[in-house]
Amino acid sequence: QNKDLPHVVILATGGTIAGTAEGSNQAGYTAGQLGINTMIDAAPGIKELANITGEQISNVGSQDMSIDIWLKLAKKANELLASDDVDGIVITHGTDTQEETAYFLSLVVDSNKPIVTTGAMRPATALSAEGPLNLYNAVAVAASPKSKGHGVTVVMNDQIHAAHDVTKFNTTAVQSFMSPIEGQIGSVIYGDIEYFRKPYSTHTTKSVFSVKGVKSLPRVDIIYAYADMPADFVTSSIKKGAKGIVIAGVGNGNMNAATLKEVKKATDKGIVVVRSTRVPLGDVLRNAEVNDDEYKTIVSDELNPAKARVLLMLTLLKDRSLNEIQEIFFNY
Ligand SMILES: NC(=O)C[C@H](N)C(=O)O
Repeated sequence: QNKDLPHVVILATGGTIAGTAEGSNQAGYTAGQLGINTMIDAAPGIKELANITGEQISNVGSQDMSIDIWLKLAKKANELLASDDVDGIVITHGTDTQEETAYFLSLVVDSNKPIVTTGAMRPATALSAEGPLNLYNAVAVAASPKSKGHGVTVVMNDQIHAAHDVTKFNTTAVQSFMSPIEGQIGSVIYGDIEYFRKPYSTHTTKSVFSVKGVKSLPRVDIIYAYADMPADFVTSSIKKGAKGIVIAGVGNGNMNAATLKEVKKATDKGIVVVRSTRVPLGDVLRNAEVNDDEYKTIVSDELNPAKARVLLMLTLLKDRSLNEIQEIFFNY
């Protein structure tokens, strides 16, 4: 331990960054195999960036990430960052749902200290595995006073992204994470950090959300729209207990007339329905092709369906008017 260095805690959750395969040149592997200490040891020089403490929160492929683990992470992050002894946090994570976890934490962690998620597209045993450098860069970002006030960031492949903006765009490529609308907020090259801007959306210390004492979140389902979709998804979702529904709509958050009719019945009963889109880029606009005032629907603005679900689950923890909910979707 070096007294002059910042203290960074790494919370490990699994993912390909902790994944292993039998050989170094094969596509198949198992995520979430290595423990945090093995990952730290695989990144030469990392201990010169910060005093590092590692803690294993889970060891899962992020396809198995759960609300329980999110709540555990949020509690842990809030506790650690409230202490003067901790300067920043890194969360190692699978890439499949990394953007959801990062966005969730950006809404419920109340601190201006850096919270950084990272992962890898190639398992630890692969030829040219990029996990160790991603972890090195993530620790550098979490240890830097420059990162204060940037909320939760995603550090992958030399880039720093805001949790709200970033999406996984490629199933296998190392350059998979992009913020296509707002752009990356900075870069980190072998630990050398440059910020281009602050995140635009509301996060961390400005967020109204808290999961203090919360044990579960209301069920929100995502319904994927397509040509000639059956109209009964909305009804069956509500029957199974959904309190909110996100439509991954076609185009500008659209769905066929039959589905829209079911949506109207749902919103009349007080179920909150958010129109998002399956299209990767662009905002969903209020009252464009769907009359949101009449259907009592909310538009997701630029949030993709998975992140719109995260925001809606948190929004539904309290009674809020439709106008308030819409304002939240415009600002978060
Ligand atoms: N590259 C990865 O991390 C993918 C893996 N399925 C995960 O999300 O855990």
